[in-house]
Amino acid sequence: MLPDSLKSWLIQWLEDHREFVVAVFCLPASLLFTVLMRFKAYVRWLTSDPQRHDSNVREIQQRVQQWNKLPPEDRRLLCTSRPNWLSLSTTFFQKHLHHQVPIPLYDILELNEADMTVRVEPMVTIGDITEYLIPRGYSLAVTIELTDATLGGLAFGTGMSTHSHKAGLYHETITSYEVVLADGSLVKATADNEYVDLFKTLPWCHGSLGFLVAMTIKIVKIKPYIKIKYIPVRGQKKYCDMLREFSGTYEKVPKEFPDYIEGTIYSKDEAVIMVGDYADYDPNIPVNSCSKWHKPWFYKHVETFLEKGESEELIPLRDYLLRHNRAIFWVVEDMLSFGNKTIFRYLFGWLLPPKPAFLKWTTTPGIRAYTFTKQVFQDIVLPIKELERQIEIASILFEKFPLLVYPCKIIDHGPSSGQLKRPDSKYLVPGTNYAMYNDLGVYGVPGKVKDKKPYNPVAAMRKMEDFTREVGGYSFLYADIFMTREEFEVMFDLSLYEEVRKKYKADGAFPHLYDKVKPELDVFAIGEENAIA
Ligand SMILES: Cc1cc2nc3c(=O)[nH]c(=O)nc-3n(C[C@H](O)[C@H](O)[C@H](O)COP(=O)(O)OP(=O)(O)OC[C@H]3O[C@@H](n4cnc5c(N)ncnc54)[C@H](O)[C@@H]3O)c2cc1C
Ligand SMILES: NC(=O)C1=CN([C@@H]2O[C@H](COP(=O)(O)OP(=O)(O)OC[C@H]3O[C@@H](n4cnc5c(N)ncnc54)[C@H](OP(=O)(O)O)[C@@H]3O)[C@@H](O)[C@H]2O)C=CC1
Ligand SMILES: CC(C)=CCC[C@@H](C)[C@H]1CC[C@H]2C3=C(CC[C@]12C)[C@@]1(C)CC[C@H](O)C[C@@H]1CC3
Repeated sequence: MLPDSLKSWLIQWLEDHREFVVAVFCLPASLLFTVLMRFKAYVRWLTSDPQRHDSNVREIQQRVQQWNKLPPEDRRLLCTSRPNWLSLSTTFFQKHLHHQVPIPLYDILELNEADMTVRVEPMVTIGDITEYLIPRGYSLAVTIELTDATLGGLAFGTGMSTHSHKAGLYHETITSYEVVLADGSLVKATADNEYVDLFKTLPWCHGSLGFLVAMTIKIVKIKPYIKIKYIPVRGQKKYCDMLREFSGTYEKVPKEFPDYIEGTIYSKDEAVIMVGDYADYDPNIPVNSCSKWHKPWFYKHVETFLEKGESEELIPLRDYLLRHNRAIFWVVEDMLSFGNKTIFRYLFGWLLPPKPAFLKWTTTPGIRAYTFTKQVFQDIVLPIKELERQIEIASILFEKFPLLVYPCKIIDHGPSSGQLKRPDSKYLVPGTNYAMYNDLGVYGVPGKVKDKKPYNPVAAMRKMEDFTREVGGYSFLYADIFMTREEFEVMFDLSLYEEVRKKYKADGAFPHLYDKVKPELDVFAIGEENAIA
């Protein structure tokens, strides 16, 4: 055992030399972990047994039934036993204070080509499903860019991609959820069966209503390439208008509108808009396998079109879908300053990305406080008609570019239809039941922190959240939130959710949504300590 003084010196040293930890530990450990996971997946495939799903689910049911038999004082609230460091959230939910149930469900259960759906277990990852579907000529309608995200985590959190202006949020593509409830019963919730209330409230529930054991998701037919057009635009109004036009903000999305849309904003006045369509090989257009280890990070490649001018490329579909994986959008830039250097890419690029899991695993309290107070990781869903205001406010508060913009359709499912509030009628696309929103992604170290100027993270984030509530938007809940419970209940509609928690006895069995997603840190205490502005 190390003496305390040596231990704290070591922790301080590791915190001060984070780049060393990332390069020397996180990268090789990520590779080793990937190899191990592949090996495990291979063994699972070799020993695959159609009965396994049912027996694993029965085991989960039994564990919940046994929990019900415990004396009330021993019944700690339920959560999955997936270690928090494996989860793609910036918060550290305190699992050790809960009763953890293993969910060893990693299989793709059935591809139904007639219904254009795939039935999967919740721990299947984006990496697994793209590897399985693409060679068969399909893809999920909404494929998130990070290979490590799980299909279950995305269903109970949320997901969005550059196809979301057509498909909506990820949960809009789920047709059924199979869930083990607080009493240990197994139910299947669909949009038109007796469990429709559950069906509406499971998205964005973060595991606060039951354990997900399988789900059915819509798939789409694909072609081998995405023909992508990079359009550099100067002038804020111009690029905002263009994003609105292409996404169908003013009229119902016609079929000929692009299948994929993305905007990367490099400064208040400069953006590159990317529009993409499924395509076959065309010898006249250059092919860019942008996800190969030695290729420049995608957002850096995109930035070059500000100088080069409008251009077209063919990107193989899987490379396109996972284009932001290697640099985790632009998150890795702040961690490995040399990560995009040509020599590093050619020699060690295959080690990227560092798995968010290992970044979390090596997070000491000092690093967590640092991440919380001197960095920003936020995705916020806001009406695209307010795009200029979004950019204005985010750039004043965070001085952090690039900003990510993904247009996304938010469907009005009527009153009390789940945690997402109905879009305001002024944002609805005429003649439809949906409004065009967009994800605004802000990632990295705010400009003021870089310039060592006063920066109050809590004040900044709370201003962003005020604006989000004012326009009827929603914060992604994988990220740290800075809201009180009352403010949270203004941003989200919990009316049906609270009824469902009572009806299915989740109250007293699973933590409440707010408790599940609020930061484990005392937001306001940490904020005050760092409040220099
Ligand atoms: C090597 C490296 C690894 C990183 N890993 C992570 C990560 O795993 N998770 C994450 O959220 N962000 C991570 N970051 C992002 C990091 O927090 C900021 O990008 C950046 O270092 C702060 O920028 P600065 O130039 O303003 O501060 P600097 O002047 O670089 O740092 C100011 C002080 O903070 C210390 N410091 C710097 N980064 C950290 C850190 N991450 N934790 C504790 N102390 C730190 C420095 O040693 C220095 O004493 C990492 C950054 C670097 C450089
Ligand atoms: N482009 C995008 O849209 C992206 C979105 N994300 C975000 O990342 C998260 C997904 O990351 P991932 O690591 O896969 O998921 P997580 O492990 O973070 O799970 C997310 C939530 O879902 C719950 N959950 C997951 N599986 C089950 C299950 N089988 N039964 C009950 N509850 C479950 C978890 O509860 P518990 O704590 O009990 O495990 C947790 O609260 C989402 O929040 C998503 O919004 C991330 C990347 C990209
Ligand atoms: C494009 C959309 C809609 C979402 C992208 C979300 C990602 C940028 C985040 C999802 C999970 C986040 C985590 C981190 C950075 C931002 C995400 C990848 C960290 C790697 C930041 C550093 C911390 O130490 C660990 C975090 C894990 C989760």
